[in-house]
Amino acid sequence: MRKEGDPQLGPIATHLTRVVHTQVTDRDDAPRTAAYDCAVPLSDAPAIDPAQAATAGAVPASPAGAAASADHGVAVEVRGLVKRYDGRAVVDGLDLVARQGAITAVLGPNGAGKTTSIECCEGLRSPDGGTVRVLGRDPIGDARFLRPRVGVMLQDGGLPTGVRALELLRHVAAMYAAPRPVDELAERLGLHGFARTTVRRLSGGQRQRVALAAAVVGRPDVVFLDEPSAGMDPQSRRAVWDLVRELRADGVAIVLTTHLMDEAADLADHVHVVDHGRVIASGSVRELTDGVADRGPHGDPQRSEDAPWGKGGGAGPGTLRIEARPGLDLAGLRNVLPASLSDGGGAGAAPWIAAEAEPGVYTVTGPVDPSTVAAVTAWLADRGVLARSVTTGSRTLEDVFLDLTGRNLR
Ligand SMILES: Nc1ncnc2c1ncn2[C@@H]1O[C@H](COP(=O)(O)OP(=O)(O)OP(=O)(O)O)[C@@H](O)[C@H]1O
Repeated sequence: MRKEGDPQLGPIATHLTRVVHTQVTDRDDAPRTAAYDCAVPLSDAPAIDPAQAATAGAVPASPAGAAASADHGVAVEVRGLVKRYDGRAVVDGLDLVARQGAITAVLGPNGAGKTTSIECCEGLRSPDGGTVRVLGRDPIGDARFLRPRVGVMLQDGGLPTGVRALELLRHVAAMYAAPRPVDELAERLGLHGFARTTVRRLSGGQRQRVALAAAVVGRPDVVFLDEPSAGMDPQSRRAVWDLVRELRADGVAIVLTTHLMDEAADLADHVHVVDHGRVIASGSVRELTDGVADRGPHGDPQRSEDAPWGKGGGAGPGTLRIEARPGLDLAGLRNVLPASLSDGGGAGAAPWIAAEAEPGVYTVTGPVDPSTVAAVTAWLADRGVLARSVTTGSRTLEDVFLDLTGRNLR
């Protein structure tokens, strides 16, 4: 057995062959990281060699290759995806679309089914129902076509641990016909400071940066990033965001999961909110915060009213936040809120959502204007309640996320 760092890259090549191989191997029954630490003889696993990749027309000579275009064509299309474990559907009819030249964020509470869905798109898991298409192809059946065109950054990094950081990146780059310049990429992501450190000795954030570099070094047309900036310091996060934006400008389709609402709000062109294995809301950040996003076929009917303030010419959407004693009965509040908008408001109930977000903190979401504030303070006064504060503001993506998915821990 050659030693780590051997110029012939024996163990490294062995590991990396496995990395590539793993991207097209369904290993539902294996722990997610274990496969990467298995030494697999080179001859046992198909690697992408430059000649093979070039023959397949796989690796574009310029950014945003043949399959990518800036015309926002559909790059990833998931319809009715179902994935079961022990008879339980952890993904339960999920629909998702991601376009070229756009950043698509998949948000959801822990265990919502985001990673499982993304791994079905990566060809790592086989669906039990529905269809998944990446660049129009089946991730498992057309793995050979997709492998050079799709970059994957797994949630746990998924890197071989005995390899030096920069050697690993160089070796991954060598698998592609026209990789990005390794030193330039390493510089951008600050890898040089730990270039000769083995992956197992890297900090979590450093590993994430190496994993991201490995996912994009081959100039993919589609990139899946599972929590790309988890554990990163603010400087690294900025560098990652800049790189992701640059990929988008090059026409790459980027699908990322994140728990960081500011990351999604800053980066995403389109957001899918997933809960219990289904998409419960989709739209741009603006559409979601304005309350006019699609709620999907499985959206909570209580929350699925088409909030008309984003469409009519009335007041803008907003949130009124009240701090007062806990346990106020909000049932009557809606009756005192302005019932109609300047455009008539449509027939039926006004589009207000009032909730006690946490004990003693209430949010009233809708077309907030001065008359709303007056109505709410009058309602409080009628009940002899002295509010500690009444403030107005816009809804954030986090507000929307919590409204949609609730506040209970998963
Ligand atoms: N191999 C497996 N066997 C059994 N259950 C699994 C397996 N993989 C995932 N699950 C379960 O499927 C559900 C969805 O998991 P998944 O990792 O997709 O969630 P997630 O939305 O990515 O969560 P997080 O935000 O915590 O990463 C969870 O309940 C998880 O325990």
